[in-house]
Amino acid sequence: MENFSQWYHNILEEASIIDSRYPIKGMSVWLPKGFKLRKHIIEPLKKLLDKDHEEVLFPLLVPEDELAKEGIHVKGFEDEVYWVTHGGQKELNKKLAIRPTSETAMYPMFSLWVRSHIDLPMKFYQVVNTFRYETKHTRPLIRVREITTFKEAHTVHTTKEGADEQVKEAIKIYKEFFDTLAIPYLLSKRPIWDKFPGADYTMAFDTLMPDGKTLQIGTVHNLGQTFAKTFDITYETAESTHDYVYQTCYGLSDRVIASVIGIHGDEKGLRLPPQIAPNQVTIIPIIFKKGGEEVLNKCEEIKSSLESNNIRTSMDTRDIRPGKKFYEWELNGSPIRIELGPRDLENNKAVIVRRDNLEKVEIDLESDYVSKIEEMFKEISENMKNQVWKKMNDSIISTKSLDNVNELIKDEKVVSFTWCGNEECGKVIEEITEIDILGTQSENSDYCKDIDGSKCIHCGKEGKYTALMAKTY
Ligand SMILES: Nc1ncnc2c1ncn2[C@@H]1O[C@H](COS(=O)(=O)NC(=O)[C@@H](N)CS)[C@@H](O)[C@H]1O
Repeated sequence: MENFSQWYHNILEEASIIDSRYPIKGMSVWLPKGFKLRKHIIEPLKKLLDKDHEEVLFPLLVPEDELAKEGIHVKGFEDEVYWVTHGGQKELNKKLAIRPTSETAMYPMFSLWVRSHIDLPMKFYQVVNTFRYETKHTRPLIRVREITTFKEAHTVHTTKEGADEQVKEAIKIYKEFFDTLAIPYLLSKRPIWDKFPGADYTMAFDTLMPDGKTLQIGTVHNLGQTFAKTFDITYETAESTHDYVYQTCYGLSDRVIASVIGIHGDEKGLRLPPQIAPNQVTIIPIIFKKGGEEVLNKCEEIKSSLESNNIRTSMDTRDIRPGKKFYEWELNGSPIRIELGPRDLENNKAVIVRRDNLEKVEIDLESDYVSKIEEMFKEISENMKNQVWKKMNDSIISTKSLDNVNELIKDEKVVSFTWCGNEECGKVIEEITEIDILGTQSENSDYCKDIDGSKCIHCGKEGKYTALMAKTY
């Protein structure tokens, strides 16, 4: 674990999550185990969105003139867009962009769909692959050129307040989703120079990876009326006048999968929160020559009673020694393993081992062990969440002097400081420290220090915000 990057690459291979040998840089193959994990992570996300969003599916390709319509937006993406220039042998008379994100695919259609205030608010999302020609160091699931699991939501409102309210809604959805994954997060308002191209402002979720670097795992953008004016998305108001709509969009990607693997994993392999574990219970029969039949029957019985309670269960009946089965169970990270041998059978007991803390407990097979296991899932989830939140909170150190920043960053800390919020000042802080400002904390954030009377860490002017800075992916 001392070299996180090496550990991370090893676990993706050892646990058969993805195969990065695909012959295009920044693109990998989802292997069966990884694909199942991805499926069980996407599921709760879609459930949250389906409460009041409609799922859609837009084309992959965007006409060049649509992509270019929003000046700031296209400026932000012009170095990252892949282009389609031919259809077969024929050169296309109009280049087609492969979507880096779908604003310019969706908003010309929104302009056709939005007619009256009665149509609003509209809330759509899609889970698609998007493509970005990343020139920085690519890293599987973290910085890829094909973002295979790009969830993008796009909403349309009649008023600024509607869009502001939706930003709060999206933040709530993301918090609930990250809690399901038991990953810790910091929420910051990105500095103005780091917001989404074309957005009024960007709220960003960052998590802390074991190497002390933060990873942006989700962003919520308030787009104001910029794209509405560019793509002429107007609606007839109740007073029969016409006005431009207000919009938001919010996205997350494969990075949330990288976070579950990276933050919860240990030197034995994956450690998965029960709610998203493809395999929640692994039954390992301890078979000797004598009594093998009864043990297997009992294990089958346990398996079917768990499965009839919607607990995803597997049984390892391979004819290999138990130690190898335990090793594989640890590597695959399923939250609970149940061992059952002839002696356990005689006492009508089984041994349960938790993957999160490797604790062993005996259960009485006469008892209601299904409820006990469901109870354990909650304990495991709470334990994993508390562990990683404590680790992150202990890593956030405040300082009043820029001289301490590099020391703290070397010590894998996130630095909290008072900032005046002025752009030039902020950019000088990033230049001096060569560390990114993640952004400012809202007043009600747990990380917001009482700043009345304190001074900006760099320019000495009146401190307006608590800001965070960290080494980032
Ligand atoms: N190259 C990449 N590899 C993996 N994830 C990425 C990559 N680029 C961006 N992301 C993730 O995708 C999220 C959304 O991307 S974004 O540019 O911030 N926002 C959008 O594209 C908006 N259209 C919201 S959907 C980011 O917060 C980040 O977590």
